[in-house]
Amino acid sequence: MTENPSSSLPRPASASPSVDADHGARVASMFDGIAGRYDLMNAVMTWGQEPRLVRRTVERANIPAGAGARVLDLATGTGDVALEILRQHPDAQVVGADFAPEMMEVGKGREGGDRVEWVEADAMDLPFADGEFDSITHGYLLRNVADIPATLAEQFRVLRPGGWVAALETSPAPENIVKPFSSFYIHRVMPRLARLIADRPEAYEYLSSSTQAFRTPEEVADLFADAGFVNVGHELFMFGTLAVHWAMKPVV
Ligand SMILES: C[S@@+](CC[C@H](N)C(=O)[O-])C[C@H]1O[C@@H](n2cnc3c(N)ncnc32)[C@H](O)[C@@H]1O
Repeated sequence: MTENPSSSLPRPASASPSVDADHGARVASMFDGIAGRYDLMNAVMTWGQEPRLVRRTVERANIPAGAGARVLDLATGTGDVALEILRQHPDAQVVGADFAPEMMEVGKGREGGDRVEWVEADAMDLPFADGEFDSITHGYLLRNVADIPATLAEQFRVLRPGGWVAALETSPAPENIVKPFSSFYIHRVMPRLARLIADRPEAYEYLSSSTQAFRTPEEVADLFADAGFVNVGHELFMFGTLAVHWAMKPVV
């Protein structure tokens, strides 16, 4: 789920292709290093809410009914979202793409993993044709990339006109009555849980600082709109600390 390596890995803000590549290599290596524990960490850190969030993300991708819809799940990791797509749309052709091969190895071993086409790829430079996909999903991708506009531009390119993208992301805790509790959980409880469960807890510790630093849902919506998408919207979960975003590529 939820991490942005920016506290341990300075966010390059797309300084140059080589800086982006270095950032990407370190993110991929970090996820490969925690692949075996990732699913447990994810379940704990979302208080068991992950299945509901993933279900909602897939629903918001407006995957066409019937046989043969081609769907791309980016940052697929261990395949949570890709496998949920198959649960909701058993006839879909699902491509799961990620640049951390060890994460996908775990996914391949999960029930249904043999029905996903796993592709090692960088979300900022996709090896797919223009308009190839009917829908795109991603979970916790944007907070990890060096260049969000470049990432969204690639999604716009490989999506067919009229196709939808849906994304699950963390959100800075809103200023409301639950903020002290959510802040306490993020800053105090999560790093301790990480230390207990993960053998590389530093991979999760940056969550506490980065969650506050990541874009607000409104900023993410603006980024989708700037990339050319329309019908942009979002829905908040878990006291506003997680968001499902959606957007459509216009039919011109
Ligand atoms: C937090 S995991 C999310 C996995 C899965 N989507 C989920 O919801 O459980 C983030 C994933 O994004 C992948 N990732 C981050 N930046 C990426 C990029 N530029 N290209 C491809 N994958 C990327 C990481 O390798 C990691 O597997």
